[in-house]
Amino acid sequence: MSGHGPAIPMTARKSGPLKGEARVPGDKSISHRSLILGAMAVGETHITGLLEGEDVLGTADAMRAFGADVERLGDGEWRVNGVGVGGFAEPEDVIDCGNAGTGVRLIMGAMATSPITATFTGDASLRSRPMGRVTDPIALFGAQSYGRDGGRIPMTIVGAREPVAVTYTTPMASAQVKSAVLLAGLNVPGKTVVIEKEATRDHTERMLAGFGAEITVEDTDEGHKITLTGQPELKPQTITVPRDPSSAAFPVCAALIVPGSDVLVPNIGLNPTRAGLFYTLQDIGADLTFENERVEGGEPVADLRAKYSPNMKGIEVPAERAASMIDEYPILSVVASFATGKTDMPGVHELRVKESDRIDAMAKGLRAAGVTVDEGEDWWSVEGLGPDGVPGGCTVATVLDHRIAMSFACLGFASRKPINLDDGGPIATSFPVFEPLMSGLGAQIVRSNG
Ligand SMILES: O=C(O)C1=C[C@@H](OP(=O)(O)O)[C@@H](O)[C@H](O)C1
Ligand SMILES: C=C(OP(=O)(O)O)C(=O)O
Repeated sequence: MSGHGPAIPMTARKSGPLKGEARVPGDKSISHRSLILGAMAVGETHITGLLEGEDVLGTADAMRAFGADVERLGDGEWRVNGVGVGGFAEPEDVIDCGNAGTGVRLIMGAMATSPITATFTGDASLRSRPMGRVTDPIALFGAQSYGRDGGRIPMTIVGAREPVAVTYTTPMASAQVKSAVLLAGLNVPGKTVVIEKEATRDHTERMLAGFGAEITVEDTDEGHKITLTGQPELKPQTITVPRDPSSAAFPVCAALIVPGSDVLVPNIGLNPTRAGLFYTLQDIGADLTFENERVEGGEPVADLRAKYSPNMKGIEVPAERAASMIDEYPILSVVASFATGKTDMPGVHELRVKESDRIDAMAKGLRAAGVTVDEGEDWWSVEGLGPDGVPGGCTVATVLDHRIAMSFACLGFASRKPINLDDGGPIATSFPVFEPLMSGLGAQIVRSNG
């Protein structure tokens, strides 16, 4: 798993026009949930388009450890024979979730109301991330947790023997926390309620409804209120995982900053809880259009066309948009470096607790590449240098963070001098075909240690 093997240094160089079609892999959030909900259904769930990145493969292994029968049938095609809600077996060994915050947090929630004990670990990045945001609410159901100082993994969760239904208001905008509580609520008699002040990605709610759970969502004065009726029998599903908008962000943004580019990224879900980056790019003057807009599986979908955009202007990104583009700020900061004027990004405290402190990681690398970045605890800003203004010519630390690695690779495709990544290995957690896909469009990225 990422972070366990030797580093893979890479170099990204100024590239010719990027042209062609970028077929990005399946959505990471939906892939994790397909495996977990498939494991909690009774019967066989069939999945196509599953993201076969390290994060999701870790979740597949974890579901096997909890007793589900999970089999890869072919490229992105998987079968899960579930054990039913309440049917999880106690894993025989430690569950290693690698680099995946989504994996560990959702699985902790899913097992917290079963009478079993499980111990979770992960790579150095995941071991540094806060788990109190999940262990606090699952304690209300009656689960106990024993972890390292600061609520870090390795951590053992002792599932509640007689779980009680819970009403919980999430203290931070987090779909992982919301999802952990809902998954815990599945094996509890009565109604579990989650209230979130800001709407976050809603894949768990949509998929629970698809699997046959009784779940309602209302907008109230307190916020977005989700009510789940416990102990349903989840019905197995046939799932086609849509392509990941967070992965689409990389070829889209690279095309905007590399002269002469014209790239089509087909079949991208534009669920409003995920699409904030694309609207922000349009606001800063990017030549980004939605072609062939349609509805598939109840979700808005379009083909994205991104063309070189030399006239982008810095803006203030609305803070209320943060949840809908939380993973896209690193690549947005790269695009902002090629705009004219300052881009302000307020309301982004959560960026400090991702695979890395993403404000710190991007600020360090952008400054090394010649870009002025200012930052506070929950905001940052980038002074754009205009279309050909970024010097580059530095080595950046990717700090076990795939989004940092891919963002700096894209910077290297457009900066005057190359960008070296100390380790491109983390890219495989979410976008294992990033190098061939970007090279196929004309980007210059090579592994620099032969
Ligand atoms: O629920 C999910 O699938 C995710 C939620 C987000 O995390 P938070 O819930 O911590 O915001 C996001 O950053 C992550 O990549 C995937
Ligand atoms: C934050 C991310 O993932 P996770 O929390 O699942 O590690 C991400 O993919 O950008």
